[in-house]
Amino acid sequence: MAEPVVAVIVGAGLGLRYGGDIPKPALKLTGRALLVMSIEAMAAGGCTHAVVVVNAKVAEAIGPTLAALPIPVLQTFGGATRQESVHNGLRVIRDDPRLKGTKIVLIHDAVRPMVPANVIAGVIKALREGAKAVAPAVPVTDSMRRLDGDGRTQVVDRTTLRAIQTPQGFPFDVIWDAHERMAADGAEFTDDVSCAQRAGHDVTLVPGSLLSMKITEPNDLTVAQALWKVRDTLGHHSGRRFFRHFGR
Ligand SMILES: Nc1ccn([C@@H]2O[C@H](COP(=O)(O)OP(=O)(O)OP(=O)(O)O)[C@@H](O)[C@H]2O)c(=O)n1
Ligand SMILES: C[C@](O)(CO)[C@H](O)COP(=O)(O)O
Repeated sequence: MAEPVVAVIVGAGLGLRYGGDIPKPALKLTGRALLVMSIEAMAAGGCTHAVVVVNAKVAEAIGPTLAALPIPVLQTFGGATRQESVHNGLRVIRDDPRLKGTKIVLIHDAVRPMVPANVIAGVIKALREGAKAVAPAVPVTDSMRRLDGDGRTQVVDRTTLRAIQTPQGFPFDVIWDAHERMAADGAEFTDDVSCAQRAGHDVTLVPGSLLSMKITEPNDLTVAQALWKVRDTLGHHSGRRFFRHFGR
C-alpha cells in the first residue's frame, strides 16, 4: 500500500472574530460544513487520510457526516491555541497504527474550505523535491504601513511581503520535532512554517490562491459564497500569476 499523505485539519478555535463561541468549522457554505469541504478539498489535492482537530461542538455537528467522505477521517480534540491543536493532531499521526509510515503531512485550517487542488498539489510537489517546510503564499496588493504605537505610521515596501495561507506541508519528522521543541521552549507562532523555521529549516513558498481565503469574520462567509459561485471563471489562480511577475 502507498504511504499515507496525511492532512491535519485544525478546527478547534473559538471564532472570537466571528462573534465568539461559534463552531465556525460547522458553518455551512454550499450546504456543507466548512470542515467537510476542507476534508474533501484535501482529498482532491492528493491526501489519503485526514486527522481533524475539533472541539466538542464541532465534533457533534459534523460527526454524522464523516463516514461518507472520500478518505478515512480520524478525530482528536484541540488545545488552547492553534499551535497546541496542531500538536495534538500530529500526536495522532505518531500514535495511530493506521497512519504508520506517514512521511508527508499537510496542515490546513478548517476555515479555508475552498483551497484548490492545484495549490495542494504544489505543496506536495515541493516536498517531494526535498523542501522541508512549504507554504502557499500570495503577494499583497494594497499599500502597507506599520503602526509604530505612538500614533505614527511607517510605509513598508510591499514587494517584500507575502500573505501566507494553508495547507503548509512538511516531512512528518520535521514538523513533529519542531512542535515538540516549541512546546518545550514555550515559543508560540501563528503558523507552522514559522515553527519549522525556528527549528532551523528553510521555508519554501509556492503559489497560493484567492480561493484559499480564510473565514475569519462574518463578511468573509458572504464573500466566500459569492466567490464559490464564480470559481470556475477565475482562471489561473492569482497566486501563480503574481509569482510570475514579482518572483518569490
Ligand atoms: N485553539 C485553536 C485556535 C484555532 N484553531 C483553528 O485554526 C484555524 C485558524 O484560526 P482562526 O480562523 O483564526 O479561528 P479562531 O481561532 O477560531 O478565530 P479567532 O482567533 O477569531 O477566535 C481555524 O480553523 C481554527 O479552528 C484551532 O484548531 N485551535
Ligand atoms: C495559519 C494561518 O492561517 C496562516 O495565515 C494563520 O496564521 C492563522 O492565524 P489565526 O490568527 O489563527 O487566524
